[in-house]
Amino acid sequence: MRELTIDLGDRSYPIYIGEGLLDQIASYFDKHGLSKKSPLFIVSDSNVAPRFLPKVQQKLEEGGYRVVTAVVPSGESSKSLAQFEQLITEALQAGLDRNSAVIALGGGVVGDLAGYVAAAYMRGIRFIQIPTTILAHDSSVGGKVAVNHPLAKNIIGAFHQPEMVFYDLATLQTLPEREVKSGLAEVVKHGLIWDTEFVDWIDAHADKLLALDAEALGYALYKGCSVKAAVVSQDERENDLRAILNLGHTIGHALEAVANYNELQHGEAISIGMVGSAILGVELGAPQEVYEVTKRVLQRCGLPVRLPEHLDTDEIMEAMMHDKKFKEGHMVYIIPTAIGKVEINKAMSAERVRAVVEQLKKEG
Ligand SMILES: NC(=O)c1ccc[n+]([C@@H]2O[C@H](COP(=O)([O-])OP(=O)(O)OC[C@H]3O[C@@H](n4cnc5c(N)ncnc54)[C@H](O)[C@@H]3O)[C@@H](O)[C@H]2O)c1
Ligand SMILES: O=C(O)C(=O)C[C@@H](O)[C@H](O)[C@H](O)COP(=O)(O)O
Ligand SMILES: [Zn+2]
Repeated sequence: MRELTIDLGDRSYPIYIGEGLLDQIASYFDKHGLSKKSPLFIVSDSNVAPRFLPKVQQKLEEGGYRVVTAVVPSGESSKSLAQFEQLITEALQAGLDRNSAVIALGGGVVGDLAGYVAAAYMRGIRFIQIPTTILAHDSSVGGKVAVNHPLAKNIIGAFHQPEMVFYDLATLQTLPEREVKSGLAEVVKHGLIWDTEFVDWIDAHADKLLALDAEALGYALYKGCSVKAAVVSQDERENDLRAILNLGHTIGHALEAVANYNELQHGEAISIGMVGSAILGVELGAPQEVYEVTKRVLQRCGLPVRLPEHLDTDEIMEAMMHDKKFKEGHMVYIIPTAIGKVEINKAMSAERVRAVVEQLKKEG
């Protein structure tokens, strides 16, 4: 078992990463002082619930906890205000009180949605993350919780830190291949922004990661979470440094929105976005290898690098204007300057970005 801490003063919390952790979930909840009198509200989705919810519920009930559950349809469309309201209704009907906790059992969709319910219900109750996707090594850590608006991704949300991230690697063995690849995009991102050796390691171990080799996966997720922990511990509310975790996201989020949140998985969209950032980086003076290595590692992980041609460039540019980093009329981009290093560029011209969007439609 590996353990990491997100260092946020009195809101610090651990990330536990290990095989078979779900068997011991009740003892971890005991250690964290969860209430046995107030109901725990486990939120999961329609793919994850049949696989893991009965076990989690049984282990917690055997440990003396009161459990109520809610299952949302799988997929990004569940990150909506309508689904948020439905969960608040279910929480009220189940009698959740201020000593209750919301438990997210699933990938980033469930984590972001359930987290926003935890942030808003009675102005904020306890929250625990049980990630079940590779991608969720990113989404379960750091406290960004949100739902989408048709015009913009993650635009209705809050910062609400979990009290614990409980990552049982055994759950990853049932992930569909497309989700394995999508999740690796955020692993690659953590290397590209912070750690050149980690990028080399991913390059050399992509096959093992794609094959869900337990040792390789455990190491990659630990490293990815370590980068995220280091960044979030320094800048919890994205006043500055934390923006680097958005590498590839300005373009990526716009693609997700323009594709109606149903064509591209988050990791696929940001993979294309990271290639776009690498092109911008090279144009601004970074070595050519920034583009070559970025593209090669993403392709080794089975990720797309070409922007689907039918997505309209004007709509993509319009969607980018809703990015949370767009302030006082300026586009802000996270731009690689070398492998493992990025800078926050506050003077990016929209024309340059438009040209890169067009270029991404021809990548291959
Ligand atoms: N809050 C953050 O900091 C943060 C960071 C990164 C991404 N995100 C968000 O996370 C979301 C993407 O997360 P995701 O890729 O985990 O998507 P997801 O939650 O939709 O999961 C992907 C798919 O895998 C299924 N699934 C999940 N676990 C499974 C398992 N163990 N076995 C079989 N199937 C399983 C799900 O039902 C879903 O169909 C996006 O909404 C993105 O914006 C948030
Ligand atoms: O934690 C962060 O900070 C990130 O930017 C992580 C991203 O991978 C993630 O997709 C996040 O949800 C994006 O946040 P947003 O503020 O750009 O919506
Ligand atoms: Zn992301």
